Amino acid sequence: MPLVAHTDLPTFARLKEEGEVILEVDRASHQDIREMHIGLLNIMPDAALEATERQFFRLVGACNQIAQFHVHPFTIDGLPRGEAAKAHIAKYYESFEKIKQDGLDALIISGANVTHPHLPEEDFWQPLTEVFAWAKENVTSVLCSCLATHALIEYCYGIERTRLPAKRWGVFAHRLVNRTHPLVAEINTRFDVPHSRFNEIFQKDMEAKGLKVLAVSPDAGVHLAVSPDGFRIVFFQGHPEYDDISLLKEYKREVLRYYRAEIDEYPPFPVNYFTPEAQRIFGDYRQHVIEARQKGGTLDEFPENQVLDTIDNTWRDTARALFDNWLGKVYQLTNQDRRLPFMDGIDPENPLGL
Ligand SMILES: CC(C)(COP(=O)(O)OP(=O)(O)OC[C@H]1O[C@@H](n2cnc3c(N)ncnc32)[C@H](O)[C@@H]1OP(=O)(O)O)[C@@H](O)C(=O)NCCC(=O)NCCSC(=O)CCC(=O)O
Ligand SMILES: N[C@@H](CCO)C(=O)O
Repeated sequence: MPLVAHTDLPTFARLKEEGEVILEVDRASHQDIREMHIGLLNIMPDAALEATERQFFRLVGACNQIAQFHVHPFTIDGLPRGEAAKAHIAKYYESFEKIKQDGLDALIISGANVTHPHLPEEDFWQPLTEVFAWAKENVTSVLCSCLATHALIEYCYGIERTRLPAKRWGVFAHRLVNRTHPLVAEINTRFDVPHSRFNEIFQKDMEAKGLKVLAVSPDAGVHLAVSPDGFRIVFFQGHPEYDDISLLKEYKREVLRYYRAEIDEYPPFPVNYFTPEAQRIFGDYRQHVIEARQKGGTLDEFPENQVLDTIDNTWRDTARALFDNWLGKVYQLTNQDRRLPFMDGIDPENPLGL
């Protein structure tokens, strides 16, 4: 929530020069105070569906304790769904029709699991592009996670993602390459983000299309970028929403796939994630899994409970601060009528006036 310059204290002017949001008394007294409406387009697979809800709800809820947030989950056709997930969606999710009718101030689009080499071949591509097309015109800002970032960049700018030689998997250090953009105001200049992907869109390709890159890892590439207008689309290539245990669950899935002979290579550890103690436990378990696979023996339970207390979360504070900046800016720009993206006087081509 912004400071109000209710006196002539020089600190207000100094902070404003540094990029802090400072409302003049007149603007503050005319600001419309209402709840915010944020859509969550959840396209994660069934096993991660509710965990993904919790992750994004938590980030939104934790970022600011004063504003009130209504989060509206919805999904699209074209994703394989089992009966339980279908029932959950039917009972608790809204339809895209209703979302369009009521309007949103902001939209989050989750990552997804894909099966085809090119995204437009996915069954969910067409419905996803319908959401993109609507949101681009009607929502103040759209925040995309991982696969959604790749899909929207391909859809809007024609850049196809590149398959990486090995999966980018782990917790990676990033630095801000732009320290003045309001989205990264007051956040750490060096911070961690988990990544989990086989594909990448590279910094030079983004910049060639006018996207503004804000945070990059030397080992994992771009994490954060925004559309050429500076704000209307926010691209995450990593997963700052991930729980402490999300990479652990993915590691477990891969280990069990190895045991069932669905993959040939024993999965590597996610980078920078397991402590030496956890690596020792999973190193021992690896021996056991390899033997059990060779001899057809039964498998001891995956020792996840032994490592839970050793996993550190080194990314959440920064993720929360960034969400706070994002939603704060959305609130300052959005129209009183939530079906309209901007207040009068805001330039859609440069909403932040950068
Ligand atoms: C790895 C699994 C399969 C694990 O799920 P399982 O049901 O097998 O887990 P489990 O060990 O049986 O444990 C179940 C408990 O863990 C919780 N749980 C499950 N997955 C979780 C997660 N990712 N994070 C946090 N909690 C999680 C469940 O809610 C449940 O909790 P309760 O019992 O308390 O309810 C799932 O998380 C998953 O599908 N993750 C991958 C998602 C994915 O595909 N991401 C792609 C994004 S990457 C991208 O966008 C594209 C990248 C690219 O294409 O390059
Ligand atoms: N953008 C509006 C709030 C949403 O109605 C304002 O700052 O007054």
